[in-house]
Amino acid sequence: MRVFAINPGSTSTKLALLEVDADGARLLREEIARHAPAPSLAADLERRRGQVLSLAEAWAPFDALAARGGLLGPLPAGVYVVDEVMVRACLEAVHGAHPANLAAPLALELARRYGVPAFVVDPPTVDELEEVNRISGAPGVPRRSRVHALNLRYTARKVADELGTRFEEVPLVGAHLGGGTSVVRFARGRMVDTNDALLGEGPFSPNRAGTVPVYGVIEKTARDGRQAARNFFGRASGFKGLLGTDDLRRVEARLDEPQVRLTTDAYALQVAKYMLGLAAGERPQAFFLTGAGARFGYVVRQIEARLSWAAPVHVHPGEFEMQALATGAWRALTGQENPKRMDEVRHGSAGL
Ligand SMILES: Nc1ncnc2c1ncn2[C@@H]1O[C@H](COP(=O)(O)OP(=O)(O)OP(=O)(O)O)[C@@H](O)[C@H]1O
Ligand SMILES: CCCC(=O)O
Repeated sequence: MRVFAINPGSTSTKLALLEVDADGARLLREEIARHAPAPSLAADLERRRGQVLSLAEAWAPFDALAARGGLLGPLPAGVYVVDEVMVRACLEAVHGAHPANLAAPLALELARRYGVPAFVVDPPTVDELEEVNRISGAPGVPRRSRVHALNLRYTARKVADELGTRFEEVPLVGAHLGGGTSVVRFARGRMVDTNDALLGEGPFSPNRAGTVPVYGVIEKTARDGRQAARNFFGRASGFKGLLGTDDLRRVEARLDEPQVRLTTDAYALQVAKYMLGLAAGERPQAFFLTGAGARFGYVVRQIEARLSWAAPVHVHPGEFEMQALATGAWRALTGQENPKRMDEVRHGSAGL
């Protein structure tokens, strides 16, 4: 079966054609286009659409489309049918704007053009938090789950295989080190404790603040307003705010500068502290690290040194989102997973 996968990110659009069967997904073609930030989602959609339509024409035929879901509100993990309800939620940014919101609209357009089904797999707003992990300590401000669910769930399955056990049975704690930093505890195949990698909780990331002292948030918002504070903590903080770059390769090249090393040590320490904190919920059989940032050897060694006394650390650098998308579509098309519809399963409302 051939699957066309669409994965728009903040800095790029990743498109791939994959061959999938029971042994897994293999890339037949892949193209990654880099983009500068666009002024609006609508402008961004127009800009990416041409590339997607022309590659679809070049790569047809395919049996299904698989799209990275955007901010869809809290949902159970799994495969979703792309429909009008989903596309509207994405384009109107009902649960927030993110470039991944463009995936479903593009997939639906192609699905109609080529007469094939379209699916979203494990969107970033998958929320499987246990009730005890929703409580934040501030009334009316529950904790929320917004993480790299697609890559983390796919990698957790791989780690379970490496351990010779089943994903549904093995307690794991994993981190995705990417543009955002996601940390997750898996139990019984579910993400029972996570952070909000987009805004407000967890380790800092290339350009996001992660958890910060509340007094700073109050001051910044009072001084500059809500939108400026959102941009500051969500785009202009982390390595970008502290060192002037959100490219970890550049950070790696400057590690002999004391301030760069100190900031990198703080990042590695924060990731390790959050992972060990999650391990308090249940001792993991293994930790794992994934995402492009897991190619940063110095950071990985620092984290390993802090975790390995508690459990082995598995490292899977890079991201496997295209394979995860294609295998999700394959599961739906072969009847191994019953695809859900977004409006049937919603369980709560996520603010922005
Ligand atoms: N080989 C590498 N060594 C060190 N850092 C790397 C390497 N490759 C990429 N990175 C860094 O990893 C971070 C995430 O890069 P990526 O291109 O995956 O961004 P992204 O797609 O926006 O992230 P994500 O969707 O995973 O949040 C960037 O800071 C990037 O510089
Ligand atoms: C929340 C996962 C996606 C991202 O960090 O951009």
